[in-house]
Amino acid sequence: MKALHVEGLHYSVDRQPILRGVELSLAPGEFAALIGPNGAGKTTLLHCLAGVVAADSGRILVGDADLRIEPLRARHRLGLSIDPSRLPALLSVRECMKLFTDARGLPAIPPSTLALCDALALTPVLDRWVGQCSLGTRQKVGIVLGLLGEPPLLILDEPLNGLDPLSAYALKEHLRRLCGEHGATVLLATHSLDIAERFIDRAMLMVDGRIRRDWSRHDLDAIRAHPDRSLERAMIEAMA
Ligand SMILES: Nc1ncnc2c1ncn2[C@@H]1O[C@H](COP(=O)(O)OP(=O)(O)OP(=O)(O)O)[C@@H](O)[C@H]1O
Repeated sequence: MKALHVEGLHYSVDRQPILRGVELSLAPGEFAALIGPNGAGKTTLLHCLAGVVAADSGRILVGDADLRIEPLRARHRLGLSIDPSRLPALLSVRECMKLFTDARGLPAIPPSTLALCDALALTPVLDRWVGQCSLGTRQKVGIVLGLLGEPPLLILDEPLNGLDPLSAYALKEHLRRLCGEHGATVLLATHSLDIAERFIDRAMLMVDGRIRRDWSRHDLDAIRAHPDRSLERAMIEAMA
C-alpha cells in the first residue's frame, strides 16, 4: 500500500487553474521534496493533500483512506506543519502542544515531541506566549505541532525557512530517522535545493500546477556522484 496516492488532482481559484492534474505516489519510508518556482502550486498541493482546502476533482488516498470519503481517518494519518502566522499568539507553546495532543487523542504530550523540542532548542520557551517568540522559533513550533504524534505521512511546507543551521540539521536528522527507523513518509516543499539534494531520496519538480519531473533515489545518487551535476542544475534544465 502506498503512503500517499494522488490521481488527477485539479484545483482552481476564481476559475484560475492552480493545480492542473497532479499525479503522484509516495511509498512508506520515502523522504521526498517538492521543488519548483514561486507560484508553481506547491503550497496549494500540500494544502489539498492535508485537507485544508478541497480539490475540485481528483483522488487523494492517505494509506487506504480516501480523503474525500473518510476525511477524519485520512487526516488522522497525516501531519501538516503549521504556518507560523496561523499560530495562536496568546497561547503558550506548551498550550499549543496540549491542544494538538488532545486533537490527536493522546493522553499527554508525547515524549518524542518533547525530545524534538529539546533538539530544536525550544525547551526554554515552552511557557512563553507564541506571540512573544521570534519568527524562527514560531517556525519550529509549527513544525513540532505538525509532527506531534508522528503520523505515518508528514507534510512540511518550507520547514527549513528561518531555522538556524543547528536547528535545521537537527530537524533533517529527525526526519531522516522517522523515515528510516519508523517507516514514516515525508513530503516537504523547499527552495533549499542544496540541502534537499543531500538528504532526500526523491525530488519532484512542480511547474504550472503539474509534476513535470520526478527524480528517483537512483537519479539523485547519480547527480550526487557527479562533480559537475546538481539538483539545481537538473531543475533548471528540466524547466528550459
Ligand atoms: N487563495 C488564493 N487566491 C488566489 N490565488 C491563489 C490563492 N492561493 C494560491 N493562489 C495562487 O496559486 C498559485 C500557486 O500558489 P502557491 O502558493 O501554491 O505556490 P508555491 O509553489 O507554493 O509558491 P512559493 O514557492 O512562492 O511559495 C499562485 O499563482 C498564487 O497566486
